[in-house]
Amino acid sequence: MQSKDHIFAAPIAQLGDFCFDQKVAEVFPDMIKRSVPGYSNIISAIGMMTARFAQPHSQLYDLGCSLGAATQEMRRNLTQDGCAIIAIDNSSAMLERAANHLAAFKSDVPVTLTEADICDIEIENASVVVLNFTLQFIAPDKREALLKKIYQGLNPGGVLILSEKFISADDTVNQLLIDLHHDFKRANGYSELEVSQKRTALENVLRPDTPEQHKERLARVGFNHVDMWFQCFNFGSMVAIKQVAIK
Ligand SMILES: C[S@@+](CC[C@H](N)C(=O)[O-])C[C@H]1O[C@@H](n2cnc3c(N)ncnc32)[C@H](O)[C@@H]1O
Ligand SMILES: O=C(O)C(=O)C[C@]1(C(=O)O)C=C[C@@H](O)C=C1
Repeated sequence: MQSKDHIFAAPIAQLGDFCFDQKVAEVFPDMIKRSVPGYSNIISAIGMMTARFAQPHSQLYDLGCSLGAATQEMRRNLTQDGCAIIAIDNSSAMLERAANHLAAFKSDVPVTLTEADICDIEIENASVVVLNFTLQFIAPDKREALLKKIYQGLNPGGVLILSEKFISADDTVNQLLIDLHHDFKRANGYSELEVSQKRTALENVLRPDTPEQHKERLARVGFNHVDMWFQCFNFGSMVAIKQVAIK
């Protein structure tokens, strides 16, 4: 049975910053499904892109893997020989649960779960890299170096799938997308108090960029094929492909 997210349901006197602790890990599948429009479509598409982009004898990375939802979908869609998945998160509570979650499925694809800061790890021989709602939690001044490292670690023909919460450069549209997202959360059973307390708790830790900032940064680190493949309100997912070497 999946636990329901009531974390922000009662008034919290001293609202601290949102973090991925035991309490959040326990309710995470319910929280993310009810909070992120399009989440399950994005997970399915990560599987579909894995089927297309995974290269034999390469590594696939799930950076900020939480409970391993994207890892499992990648694993399920892998048909290429000799691949391994490296799933990384810096929350021990998430990783403990990810191990249990992934153990429930049968698969021959090796998965390594590692507790680390994704800014400190090495990326090499990669064909698919997933940042599914993780970059937004990385300090803004560290984002470009992380993306550069991903670009350099990808093999030619490799792909980065980058899903994020966005802000819009147009103030009116920005407010509309935020309002629509809050409508989405209310429609999924969150109260006014839950929406507003979570918003405050996320303020200092989830710092969204505009789609334009993402595209420019991805181009700066070297990606030559970049675009948004999905967007619903202020949430979306981009694809960035490292050009295939000309033979
Ligand atoms: C919104 S969740 C990601 C959801 C997940 N990718 C999925 O598809 O279900 C963000 C995750 O990033 C992790 N995280 C945040 N900063 C990190 C960092 N510097 N290094 C590793 N993991 C990080 C958090 O612990 C959290 O589990
Ligand atoms: O609930 C929100 O407002 C969110 O921004 C959703 C969001 C995210 O985008 O990562 C924030 C934290 C939780 O990890 C799950 C989802």
